[in-house]
Amino acid sequence: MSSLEEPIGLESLPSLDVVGRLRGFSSGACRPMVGELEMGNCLIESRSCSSSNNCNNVFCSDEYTWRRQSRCMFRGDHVRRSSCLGMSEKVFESACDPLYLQERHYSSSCNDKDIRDFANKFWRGMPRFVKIVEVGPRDGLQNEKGTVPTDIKIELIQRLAASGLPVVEATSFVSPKWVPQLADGKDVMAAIQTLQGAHFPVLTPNLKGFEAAVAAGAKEVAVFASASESFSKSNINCSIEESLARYRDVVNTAKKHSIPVRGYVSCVVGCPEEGLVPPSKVAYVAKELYNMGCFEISLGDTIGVGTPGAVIPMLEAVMSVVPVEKLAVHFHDTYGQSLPNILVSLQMGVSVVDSSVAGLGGCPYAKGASGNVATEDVVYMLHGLGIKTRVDLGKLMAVGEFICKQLGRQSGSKTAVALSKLTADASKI
Ligand SMILES: CC(C)(COP(=O)([O-])OP(=O)([O-])OC[C@H]1O[C@@H](n2cnc3c(N)ncnc32)[C@H](O)[C@@H]1OP(=O)([O-])[O-])[C@@H](O)C(=O)NCCC(=O)NCCSC(=O)C[C@@](C)(O)CC(=O)[O-]
Repeated sequence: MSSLEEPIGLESLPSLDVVGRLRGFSSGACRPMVGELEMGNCLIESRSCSSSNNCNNVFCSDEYTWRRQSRCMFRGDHVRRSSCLGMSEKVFESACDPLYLQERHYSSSCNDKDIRDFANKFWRGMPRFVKIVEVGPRDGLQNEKGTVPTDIKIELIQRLAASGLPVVEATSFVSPKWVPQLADGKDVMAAIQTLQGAHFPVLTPNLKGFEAAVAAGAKEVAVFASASESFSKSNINCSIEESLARYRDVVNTAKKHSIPVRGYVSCVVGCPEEGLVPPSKVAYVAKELYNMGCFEISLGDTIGVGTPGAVIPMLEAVMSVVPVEKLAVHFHDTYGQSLPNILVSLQMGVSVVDSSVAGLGGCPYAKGASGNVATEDVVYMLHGLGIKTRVDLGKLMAVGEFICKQLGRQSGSKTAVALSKLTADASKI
């Protein structure tokens, strides 16, 4: 890759089977009309479908209208407006409920087999539950210019867990000279020892970090390797092979303490120094981490340059050596590609997604990397797909507001911005 301004897409990567399959899936298929899908609590007012097979280019978007009615629980507001989206009136009762597909099966009154096949192909492989791994307190705060006070970090973690997130990565036990923002890991861990309802893993780059983490009360840790040699050097000051040797020591010691170890692979699509990273290199590092005993492998697009065109072959390469149920995806949103990347990952069977409240984040050693995909946006999309997460979006948004206020910055979540505006407008009514 000569320039990161060029989107990394299919052309830059070897053609793999799955690419062809997914291309075939979208090109020949007949696009479903929204009005033809069962839409949970959306009432389809009128619909018109040509039941012919040639609706590829005819989305008929202006041929249907639909109306939605639901309850607004968000911040206790009870807002009633009537509407037809795209028309004159709107009904929003629950600002936090995305429009969602309640049932996965395709129910069409227009009896079009192509349309049914399309919908079934879309859902095939999609999980019903996605585990969200919240990385804001670690990946988010490690990149802040100033150091966030310890009590704010603790409150952030408590509130994230209270929003229903099953995993909240709490901090890291790395060199404070390298990442001073998280030098208070020990105090953070001491304060969350009694918190229930979520796992609180921490990042450890070596045995020294692992021992410090365990002494501080960590019950789960994560190691982090890179698929790019240059990034490995700049992030953890060693080669990929040296890092894998260190992590073998960590994993072997962790086994003796019955501590589960998660493995990260960073730069799974592109590296700030090397450019394009081949899927085979990602697969190699993922396999090594998995074989040494990591219970889950998180694939990180550290600088957020990946498009679905690059993510699909990368995932296919990794899935050929690590079972898909052991994989997680971790996207930074530099080019706004995280949600489509997550969507294709789900379609390929991945059911663990990393994200960061309010889109906080970035890596201090990856120039140009922006924050992680915002957890609010991920939850909104997943709930819209009818995929369960256990997360209360209203509570999560309040956490995002809390941390953004502390940091004096705007939320990086489009969902949070849109929904806060909606409730602010509603309160004026
Ligand atoms: C790996 C090291 C420690 C090597 O750092 P080094 O300087 O090469 O290591 P060293 O072994 O020569 O030690 C230097 C000093 O650090 C100390 N030290 C050594 N280890 C530790 C430790 N664990 N905790 C505390 N202190 C430690 C050690 O004791 C010594 O202290 P001194 O004698 O100078 O006083 C350093 O490079 C480091 O801490 N790097 C971490 C950088 C980091 O946290 N980067 C961000 C992670 S985000 C990421 O990787 C991507 C991810 C996971 O988010 C996924 C994605 O987004 O794609």
